[in-house]
Amino acid sequence: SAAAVVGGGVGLGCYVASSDWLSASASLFSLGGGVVRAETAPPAELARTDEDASAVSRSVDDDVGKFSWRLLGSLLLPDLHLLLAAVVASVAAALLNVQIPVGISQVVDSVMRLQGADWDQLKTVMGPALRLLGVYAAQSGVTFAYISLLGCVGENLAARLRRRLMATLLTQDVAFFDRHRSAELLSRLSGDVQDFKSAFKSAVSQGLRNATQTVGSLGYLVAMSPRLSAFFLLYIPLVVAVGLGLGSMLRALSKRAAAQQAAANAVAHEALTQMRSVKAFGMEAEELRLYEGQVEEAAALARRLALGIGLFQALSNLAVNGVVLTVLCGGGVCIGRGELTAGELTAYLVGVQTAMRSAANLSPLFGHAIKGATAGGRVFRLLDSRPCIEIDRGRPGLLTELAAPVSAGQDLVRLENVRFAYPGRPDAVVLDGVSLTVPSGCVVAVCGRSGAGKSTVTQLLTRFYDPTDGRVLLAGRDLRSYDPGWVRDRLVGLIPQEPALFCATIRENIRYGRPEATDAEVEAAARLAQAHKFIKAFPRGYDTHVGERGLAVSGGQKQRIAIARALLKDPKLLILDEATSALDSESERLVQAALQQAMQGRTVIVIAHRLSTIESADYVVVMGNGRVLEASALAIFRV
Ligand SMILES: Nc1ncnc2c1ncn2[C@@H]1O[C@H](COP(=O)(O)OP(=O)(O)OP(=O)(O)O)[C@@H](O)[C@H]1O
Repeated sequence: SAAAVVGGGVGLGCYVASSDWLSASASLFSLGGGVVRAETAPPAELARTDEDASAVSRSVDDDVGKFSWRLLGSLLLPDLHLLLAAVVASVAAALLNVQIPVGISQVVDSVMRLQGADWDQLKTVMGPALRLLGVYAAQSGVTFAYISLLGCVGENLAARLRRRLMATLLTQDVAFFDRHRSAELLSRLSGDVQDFKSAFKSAVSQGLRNATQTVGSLGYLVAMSPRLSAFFLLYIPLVVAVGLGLGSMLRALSKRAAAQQAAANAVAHEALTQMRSVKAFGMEAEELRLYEGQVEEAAALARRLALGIGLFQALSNLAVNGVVLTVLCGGGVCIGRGELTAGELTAYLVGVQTAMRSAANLSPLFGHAIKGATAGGRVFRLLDSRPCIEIDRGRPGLLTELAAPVSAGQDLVRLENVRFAYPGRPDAVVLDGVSLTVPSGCVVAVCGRSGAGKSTVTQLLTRFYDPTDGRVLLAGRDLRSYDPGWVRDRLVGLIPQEPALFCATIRENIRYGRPEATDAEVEAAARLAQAHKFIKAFPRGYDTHVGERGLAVSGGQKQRIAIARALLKDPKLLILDEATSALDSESERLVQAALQQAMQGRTVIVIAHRLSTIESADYVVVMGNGRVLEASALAIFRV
């Protein structure tokens, strides 16, 4: 009869265990090994080379170090009540899970006691079965509660983090964007916030739940059969040791595969974003060859990883089946001695499974948490960035109008012995003692060889950067005493050589920078910029979409939209970089006409590339090697 009892127990045990045992098996092994899975997401930066990829992994420790609990607390504060409710529900789900083996044991034992199928007999099973059903139902309820609550908390956390990060990025100075590539910043905003959110969610839900379940189940197992538990607990360290060795090998391989995939992505990213250049130079085949090489390397690593994961899984299954066999043999002996009932053995098996699965689930969570903390650290590091030139609108003491009225012919802007090196290249002096004056109402043409520092002068005037030495004066006062926001909004209108349009309508693009402008004002600016006619010729007129980066309009049209945009602000100082890019002669004539019109009656600094512009200017400044040539007192001379 003991054999029959064991047989019954085994039958039920196998039913309970069959599917979950296998899913738990890999996890049991990973108890020692930590995270073992193919990392499909590339590292945060798009690494073009192996060196880039290893630099990415080198920065991981720094980034984890930047993780701030205080900042996390402040981000979670508005949802604290939801978070607490989720924590309570998660712990409740775990504790209910620990109750399940008890319920199963009672059901099995009452089934084993059945002598017939009459109603009175069945009633003895109904009680334990309904109690177990109640536990299942309650567990489902709290599981629903904690998963949905944590989902909301996680999404709110990500949205708050993204908002804060975007606000921080938008307030950084231009030097910041010299240091950080846009792909990197986008990766912070999307991938890193996503990783951080999911790590947070799994740490709270899975971490809390599995830790509670592990401790609860082990306690239950030891209480049920200390002898069987000692047997089972001795077996675990062996499994952990093997898992540890294999797991760390696979982790290293997984890291290398991810870095290689990132390198392949970087090649694709560059080719796809520079498609015009690729096509213009006929480099399609070369780019494909480069990409194929990188992809093949990544695939080779991924194949090795797949083999390793297969081996890992197979050994895990073996280890888990070993546990089942051990518990069954030991349990059979206990049943034979009358120390356990069949129901208790079944419950014990379920308890072992719960303990193993829960403990094993904790293991990948460490890796997940480290990944999340690293991603969070990278985001938090950016949140700490402080711009050197702060747009601090309304700060008392900052001027928001000219320090003194400047009449025509008087100095509006003056550079006094300005020296400058870009923060990203502090050793390369770009401006080396530049002095020049821009009288109000005059057109000053700045010319000189490429790289002479002409655009750099305009960048100082918009306060994208501050001089390293010397001063920029506006109406006799240092430009630093003016509100930088006012300088860019109201004082300076900038028309760059290659203007960027936003993916919006022409009207929205012209209005950019002065959103309150009326349609009539937008049209007036477009007329001044010689743009009204071609805009009206489009079927949707001002509501025509210019496409991504303005690709749906021609180079010359883009230039004139940009001129209209600058004129709409009616700036006191117009800075324009003459377009030398590929405009056909008709477009060039139209843009030139628009610029001549725009310059009428304004103070203008024009970076001149054409003789006609220089001829029509009031003053000409010739620059070379970061200096105003012909230096001395004749830095500016009448043509
Ligand atoms: N953001 C930057 N960071 C570091 N160096 C820069 C940066 N921008 C420009 N430079 C360097 O500063 C020098 C002057 O550049 P600038 O653009 O002012 O020259 P330019 O006279 O306007 O040339 P071009 O006529 O070709 O536009 C160049 O050597 C350039 O490489």
